[in-house]
Amino acid sequence: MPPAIETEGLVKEYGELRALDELSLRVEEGEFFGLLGPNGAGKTTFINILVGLARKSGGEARVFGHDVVDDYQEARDAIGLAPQEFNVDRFFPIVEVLEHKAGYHGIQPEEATRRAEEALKRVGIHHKRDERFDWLSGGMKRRFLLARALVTDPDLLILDEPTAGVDVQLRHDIWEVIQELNDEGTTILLTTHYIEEAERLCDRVAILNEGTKLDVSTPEELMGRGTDTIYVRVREGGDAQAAEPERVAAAATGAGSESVADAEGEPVADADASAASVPAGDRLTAIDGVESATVQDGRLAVKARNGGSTAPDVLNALEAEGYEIADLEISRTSLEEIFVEMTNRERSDR
Ligand SMILES: Nc1ncnc2c1ncn2[C@@H]1O[C@H](COP(=O)(O)OP(=O)(O)OP(=O)(O)O)[C@@H](O)[C@H]1O
Repeated sequence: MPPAIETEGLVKEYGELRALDELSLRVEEGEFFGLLGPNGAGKTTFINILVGLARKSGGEARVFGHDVVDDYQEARDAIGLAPQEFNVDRFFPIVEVLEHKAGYHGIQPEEATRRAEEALKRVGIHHKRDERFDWLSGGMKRRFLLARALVTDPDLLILDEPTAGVDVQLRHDIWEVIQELNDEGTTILLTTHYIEEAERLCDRVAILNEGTKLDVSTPEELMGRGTDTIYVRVREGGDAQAAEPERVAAAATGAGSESVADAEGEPVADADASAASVPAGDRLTAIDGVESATVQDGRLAVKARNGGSTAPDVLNALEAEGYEIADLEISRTSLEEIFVEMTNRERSDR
């Protein structure tokens, strides 16, 4: 079986602008693949070429072995697309919009009706089958776009930011539906700006920037590149009250809050105050993966790669020095931060 998507040296130019610059990418059948990158990286352009909405300027693109230009219909019939924009026929009840879509892809009327009903059920808006698209709420519109992508029972489902601007409940519902489809064997290409989405769903992700591929990795590898911050509020052992900022500082240094304020945000190793100004500072910075430990707004802030797996070591180090943990919060690195780090590195490598 050929790969679900295979591009070689794919180029798209809009006048002077190179939206895709020799992009080579391979997505295997059955994969859940993420396409990540900052605004304008070329993600939508890439999708548009696969589905025939944009014409490539150079290179090759195939879907399950079908050339997207020479074998357009075969390639297109294999794909279900839920686009970012709402480009839906507004004059018919949504069930009919789905029937038309199936018919356009060569599915017979009876089967088209069955699939339309099933797709609406799958995304949870079957009760709205006789309403028009414009009458649906924003969340239902997103659900409908997914139903429309599913009505042809595609082998490759392409989702362009399917959860942009939707509430938490709907995001989880959409995740559940697409995860199920992938479990049933549908290959999925997803673009997203949400790191939890990539992390939760994708087997592999490609990072695009300015039309070129910076990297392909697992979401875990990707997350390992950014720096998380573990915030801990501690109290001294046996003390029932949560420590005030001053008390956290005073407990460790014998100094007032000002010296801590001076060191705020500075890595321990560089700060005048030294590791001693931070609760269990020396122990914390000795932990594998910890980059710095400071006091910020009365909380201990530990910067670490893979905050989730480092946090237990941080808590152990604090407890070993007699601190009790009042609360813990892990602020994950964002995709934006990872993009910035990767693109900066790319520039300095040039
Ligand atoms: N029809 C067009 N005409 C001219 N330029 C275009 C056209 N479509 C896209 N571009 C440009 O191509 C580049 C890539 O755009 P594209 O929409 O593919 O990015 P994207 O990664 O999908 O971004 P976003 O995350 O914002 O959706 C951008 O610089 C964009 O302005």
